Amino acid sequence: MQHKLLDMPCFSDNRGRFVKTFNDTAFQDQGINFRLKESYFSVSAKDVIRGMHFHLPPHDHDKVVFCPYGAILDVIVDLRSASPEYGKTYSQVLSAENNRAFFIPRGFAHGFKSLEEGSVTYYLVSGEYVASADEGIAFDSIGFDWACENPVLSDRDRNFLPFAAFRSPF
Ligand SMILES: Cc1cn([C@H]2C[C@H](O)[C@@H](COP(=O)(O)OP(=O)(O)O[C@H]3O[C@@H](C)C(=O)[C@@H](O)[C@H]3O)O2)c(=O)[nH]c1=O
Repeated sequence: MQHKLLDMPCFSDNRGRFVKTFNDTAFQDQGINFRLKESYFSVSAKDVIRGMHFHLPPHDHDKVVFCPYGAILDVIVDLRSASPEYGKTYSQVLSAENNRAFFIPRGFAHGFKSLEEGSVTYYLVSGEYVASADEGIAFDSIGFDWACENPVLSDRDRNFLPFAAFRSPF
C-alpha cells in the first residue's frame, strides 16, 4: 500500500471541534484496507524527536497517525527494498489545526518532532505491539533536515544504528 495524507472530517461549532478519526468505508474508498488492532498516544515537549521506528516482519503493521493537540512534524522513510523510492523520506505537519492524519503502511519507519509544548501524537495501529520486533534506525541518519539544534531523545533512539548499516527485511 502507498502512504497517504488524510483530511479528517472536522465539525466546528460554538462548543469546539468534533473530528472523525476513523471510518472504515471512508478508508476503503481511499484504497486503505485498515483493521484496527491497537491504539495509543504520546505527549511530547517541544523539540522532542521520537523515531525512526517500525516493527519487524512478521509483526509489521500499518499506522494512522494524527495530532489532536499541538503540532508535530511527522516523518517517514521508505524501507521497502524493492521500492524505487527506497530510502526516500516524506514529511508532513500534523496538527490540531489542520486535522490531518498520515497513513503509514508497513515497510516504512516513522518518527516525528514535536513543534509545540505538550503535543499529543495519536496512533491507530493494525497490529499489536511486540517488544522483540520493535526496531528502529537513527533519526539523524536518513538525510532529513530536522531543523533542531538540541533535540530531546530517548536513550533507545540515541543508540539506533544508522540507516546505512540497516539491512531491510521488508
Ligand atoms: C510503542 C509501545 C511502547 N510501549 C512501552 C515501551 C516503553 O517502556 C514505553 C515507551 O516506548 P517508546 O520509548 O518506544 O515510545 P516512543 O518512542 O514514543 O515510541 C513510538 O515512537 C513513534 C515514532 C512510533 O512510530 C510509535 O509506533 C512508537 O514506536 O512504552 C508499550 O508498552 N507498547 C507500545 O505499543
